[in-house]
Amino acid sequence: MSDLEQIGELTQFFQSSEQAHFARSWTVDDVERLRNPGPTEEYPLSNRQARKLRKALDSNSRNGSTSFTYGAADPIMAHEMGEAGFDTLYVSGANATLADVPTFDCGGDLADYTYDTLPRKVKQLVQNQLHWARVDKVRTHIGNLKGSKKGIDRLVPIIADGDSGHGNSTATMKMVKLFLDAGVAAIHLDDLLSGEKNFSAGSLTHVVVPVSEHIRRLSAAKLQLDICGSHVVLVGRTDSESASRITSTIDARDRPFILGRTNVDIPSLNQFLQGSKTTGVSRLQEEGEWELQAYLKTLDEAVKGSCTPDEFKEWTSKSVNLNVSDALLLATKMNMSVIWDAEGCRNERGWYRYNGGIEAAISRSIAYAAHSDMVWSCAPGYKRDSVVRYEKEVHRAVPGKWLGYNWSFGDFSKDTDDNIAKLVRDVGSLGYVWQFNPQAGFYAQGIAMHDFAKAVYKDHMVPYVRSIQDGEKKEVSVIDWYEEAGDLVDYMTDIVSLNP
Ligand SMILES: C[C@](O)(C(=O)O)[C@H](CC(=O)O)C(=O)O
Ligand SMILES: [Mg+2]
Repeated sequence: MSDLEQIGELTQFFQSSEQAHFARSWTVDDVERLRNPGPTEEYPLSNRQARKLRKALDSNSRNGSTSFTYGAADPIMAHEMGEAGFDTLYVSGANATLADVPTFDCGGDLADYTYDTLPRKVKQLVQNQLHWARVDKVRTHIGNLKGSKKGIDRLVPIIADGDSGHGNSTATMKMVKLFLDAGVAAIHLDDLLSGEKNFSAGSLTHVVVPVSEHIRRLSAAKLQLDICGSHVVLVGRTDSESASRITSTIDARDRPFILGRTNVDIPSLNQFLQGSKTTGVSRLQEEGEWELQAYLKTLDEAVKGSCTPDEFKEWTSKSVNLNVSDALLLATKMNMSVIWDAEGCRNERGWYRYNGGIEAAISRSIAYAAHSDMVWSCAPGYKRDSVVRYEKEVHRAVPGKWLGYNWSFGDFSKDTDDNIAKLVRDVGSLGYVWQFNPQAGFYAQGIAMHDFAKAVYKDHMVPYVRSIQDGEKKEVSVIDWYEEAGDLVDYMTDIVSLNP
């Protein structure tokens, strides 16, 4: 295809209903220039999966339905989920890093692994899906496919964890290419500071980057998708609901959530912490003690408290698009004497104090909407009020935007089964098209292995024999894998052995 033909096609692609909402800072000519000479680097399998996913999410959006899934940590889990009827699979960074990283060093979910970790996992699962799709074809041909296995779509679309893009724009672009090569259908990128994901002291240590920085990440991913002519679904995730730190105050959109101290008669936080030997939760307590005396406020609250209502009105209208330092300077120029200091709230790593919560998540998700197909605020726990609010506000600003929801951190142990069963349907009916529980399968696998390991240790072959009998009754795939995969292998070796 000639360059001009490619550009013609790209223009159509950019203007299609699926793509037109993206705010691109590049043109079709830019993309054409960045493409390989000769054939475009395309990933047909990933595109096919992405289109399938788009169809499912679009149908959910129209019908008020939802796709629920959980993290598929290995090929057997993914296979069983496909047989059970799931229409999406999640591939979780947390699952992968706890059990399977290319550098062999497993650990907690710190997103400190190499950027090929999740693409490799996706590739493993997709290759397994393809394998079983071929087995089914051959078994259908030779009449061996069981009734219960007929009509199963082995290629369930995969939504994968891209964390914070693993570094700069080009690292994100390289990671996206690996995902495409693996056959992914969707990728999520979060607005945490790369390399600083931290669970050691709870959610209070979450550090976000400015809105503009995350938009840059999403744009890097989108540019790579355009270069590859990709339909992959880009999910703009925010962790601002549980963040308490931000790397920079540069973006005016972050102004409502940046806190400064209004008491400057105490040492700055950095001075206060100097020489401190506390870590983790104790460090947070120490910071909390300082905050009790610092009288933290947003700049707008501080200005409001130091001028007349008319002055505040004037300042508010003149400072609409100003970040905290420009807006503070404006207040000084307007002869207001505002005492507000964000610098003094920086901790020893230099991060500013951020007032995370559902308001921040809503505002960020709206900002990310023009740069993603779906937005998702990573919920630190289920709160129905927040779920309702988020949907209402995001959809008021961006009607019909696909919304995601995670069921990761809640405790529902005291709820009745009926109530628990209603949760996902309820959130679906509120307008969330995709929901997932990253850890459910991983935990279930661990619990099953816990029981099995103890039983086999004690009774040797008995639990094995009984569990196989039970599995056979239920036609659990893995028990027949030798035989089923054997049909594929036999078919191949038989045809090469025939006399031509
Ligand atoms: C969803 C998530 O990105 C994951 O990797 O599964 C994690 C979940 C977790 O660490 O429990 C996250 O929420 O960051
Ligand atoms: Mg993750």
